[in-house]
Amino acid sequence: MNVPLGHFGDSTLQRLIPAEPIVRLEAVSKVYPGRHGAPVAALEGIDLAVPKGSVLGVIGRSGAGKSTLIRLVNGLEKPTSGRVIVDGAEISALPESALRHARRSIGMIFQHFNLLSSRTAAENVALPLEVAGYDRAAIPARVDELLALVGLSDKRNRYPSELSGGQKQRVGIARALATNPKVLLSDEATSALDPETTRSILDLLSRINAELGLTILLITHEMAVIRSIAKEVAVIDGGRIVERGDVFDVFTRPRHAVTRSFLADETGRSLPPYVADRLRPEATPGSQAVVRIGFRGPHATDPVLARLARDLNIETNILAGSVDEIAGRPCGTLVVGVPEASLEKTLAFLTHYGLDTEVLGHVA
Ligand SMILES: Nc1ncnc2c1ncn2[C@@H]1O[C@H](COP(=O)(O)OP(=O)(O)OP(=O)(O)O)[C@@H](O)[C@H]1O
Repeated sequence: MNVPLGHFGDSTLQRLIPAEPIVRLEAVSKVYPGRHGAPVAALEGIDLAVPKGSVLGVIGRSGAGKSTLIRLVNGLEKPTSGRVIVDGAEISALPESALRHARRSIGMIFQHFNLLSSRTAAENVALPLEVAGYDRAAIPARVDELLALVGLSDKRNRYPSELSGGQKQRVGIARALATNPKVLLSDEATSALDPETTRSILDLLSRINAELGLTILLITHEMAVIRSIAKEVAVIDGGRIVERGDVFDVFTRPRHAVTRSFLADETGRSLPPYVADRLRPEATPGSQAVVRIGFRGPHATDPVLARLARDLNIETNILAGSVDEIAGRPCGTLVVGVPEASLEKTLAFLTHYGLDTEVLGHVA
């Protein structure tokens, strides 16, 4: 049934219609011929949809297949099987000439910036416009606009060697945006930067996403990057997507071991050595159960342990913990020691309050 658009307010429409994916990978596999032996299956059966206007982070260890994934999206590699579609064009099936045209809707930024050292900041930004055959007379104004957007108007005549890492990446971002792409691909764009510069680049990318509605697909090996910018995350391991979801959900309820290991230092999930070294799988006389409590959502800041003591007279030892905010929502982790005899009651009580619990083991 065709419903006239005027029937709904804009916000109702936005809620009813999920954002259409601007990047789609359908059953994509990539096998590289092995140079000295067996072929390497870099990606296997990847299905991934990146909704228009979203920021999707793909995280994986070295060799997981992240770069291959991004090279498939910009058509630098062809899949062995499956389809890659960007902004309606089947990138994986286009001949080189059509691909060059399609790439104008895909911007890319790199870990090592990939600027031309013989060109100034402004000339680097102008390059894709020259290649795309832009009206030469219109290029300087467009370059000025882009340099202003990334906060580098005063550096337009500097060469890359005269710029800091963060400034070089800003030039890289301005260059990537020159042809008004629909999608920005970021390949470890902050991995070579210090934490403060990383934050400023991620802030800039967030602003570009919000103000220009640009879809961002970024690959990284750092959860800190995902949590500061992405709304959704896909975890890739051994060429497969092993977990995918909303950043808050994946951070607070990771399901896959690889995701947990990425999060270990990020959300207070790792145990301090004085607990980890004493942890045993079985209870022993006089031991305490070690329980991880995950606080999220409406009960994240409730004084639950105080209530446990008051209502059930069960006292717990706090062994480790942290309170945090992920994707603007409060969450926390506490690791507590619970008397073995009170374990069942404690778990039932915490579950009643909507908290996640996990018995990690026992310490004497
Ligand atoms: N051109 C190639 N020829 C053969 N094998 C390749 C090629 N490119 C990548 N590979 C292999 O494919 C697998 C995935 O590599 P890829 O570079 O996509 O991983 P990655 O997650 O980006 O790793 P890193 O973070 O170290 O860059 C690896 O086993 C790698 O050795």
